[in-house]
Amino acid sequence: MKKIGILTSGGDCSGMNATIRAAVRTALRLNLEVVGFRKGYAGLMKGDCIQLDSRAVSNILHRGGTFLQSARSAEFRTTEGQEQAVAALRAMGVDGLVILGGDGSLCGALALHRLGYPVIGIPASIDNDIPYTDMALGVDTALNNIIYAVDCIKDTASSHARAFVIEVMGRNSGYLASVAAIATGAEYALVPEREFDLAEICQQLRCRYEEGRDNAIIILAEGAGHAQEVAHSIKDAIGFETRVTVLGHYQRGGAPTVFDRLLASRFGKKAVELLISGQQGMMVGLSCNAILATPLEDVIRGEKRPQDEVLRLAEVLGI
Ligand SMILES: Nc1ncnc2c1ncn2[C@@H]1O[C@H](COP(=O)(O)OP(=O)(O)OP(=O)(O)O)[C@@H](O)[C@H]1O
Ligand SMILES: O=P(O)(O)OC[C@H]1O[C@](O)(CO)[C@@H](O)[C@@H]1O
Ligand SMILES: [Mg+2]
Repeated sequence: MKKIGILTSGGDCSGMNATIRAAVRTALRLNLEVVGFRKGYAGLMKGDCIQLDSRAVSNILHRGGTFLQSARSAEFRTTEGQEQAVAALRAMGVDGLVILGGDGSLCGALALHRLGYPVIGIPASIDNDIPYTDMALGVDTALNNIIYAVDCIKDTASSHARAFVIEVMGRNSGYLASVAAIATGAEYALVPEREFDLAEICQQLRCRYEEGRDNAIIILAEGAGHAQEVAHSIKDAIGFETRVTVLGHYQRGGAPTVFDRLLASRFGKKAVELLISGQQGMMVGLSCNAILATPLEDVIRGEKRPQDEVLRLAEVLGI
């Protein structure tokens, strides 16, 4: 293997730049040439790439987002799109590819592997919905962003005796909402993995109001409903004045935490080592603090462990 490529796909997350840097540095040490494809699979299909030398990846480790940019590409979901991508890679003499992204992007990586092209996937998505890794890249930074915002909101909520419904991202996963609720001492985490009864929640909030408590924080996972609708259905029953905050894309950006910087560095190094050792069609993952490799076939077939332990912890803590 002489020349490898790297790309970032799906929703961006903090730590992608640090991963690119680690992968490039590892590859350069092994005397490999590296190119970076712009805008995920969209750029890959067009062969839109830049040379990545040591200079190209300097001063990016601490930056959120991805300097290669990311995209979602409907065209790449088709066999024609995937074959076009492999043809572009072969024409450019790129011998293998490191792909950073979420569950969807890893399906794309598996598609390339099935076409006989060498790939290694890196789980990178704030949703933390990818099996065979305890944490995906970017999750820790997103959680830190969320808890900073929730702490701020709690200050103003307390000053006005208000209830806040705070909507967080996560697509179909309630991981961000559950962990954020535990870490901020919120009253409720409403998540898709657990049924909830709004009438019962209203009753409990009413009691809380009558006890003279000065705030209530409800963290809603986007996969469990819309904050405006939840607020609308509780506002007249709970005593507290009700407000809504949708944290949105704020959650995805910002300087990566030390956890994500280290994870990025470990993932980037391991991905390149796997690629050159001929272990293709694998995803790197974090398991009990070790970096392991799992076949993409298993990752895509697998289901993310239901977050039982986190949900039980929330329950025991009265969330
Ligand atoms: N089943 C699939 N087969 C081939 N390619 C896919 C498949 N699913 C997704 N992709 C490709 O990966 C891209 C990104 O996927 P998706 O939008 O699901 O985001 P993701 O990688 O899961 O990241 P995140 O969920 O963090 O935003 C898609 O736009 C598409 O190009
Ligand atoms: O950036 P977009 O395309 O609006 O996508 C938002 C989605 O991406 C994620 O941030 C990451 O998958 C989800 O949590 C969210 O539903
Ligand atoms: Mg996804």
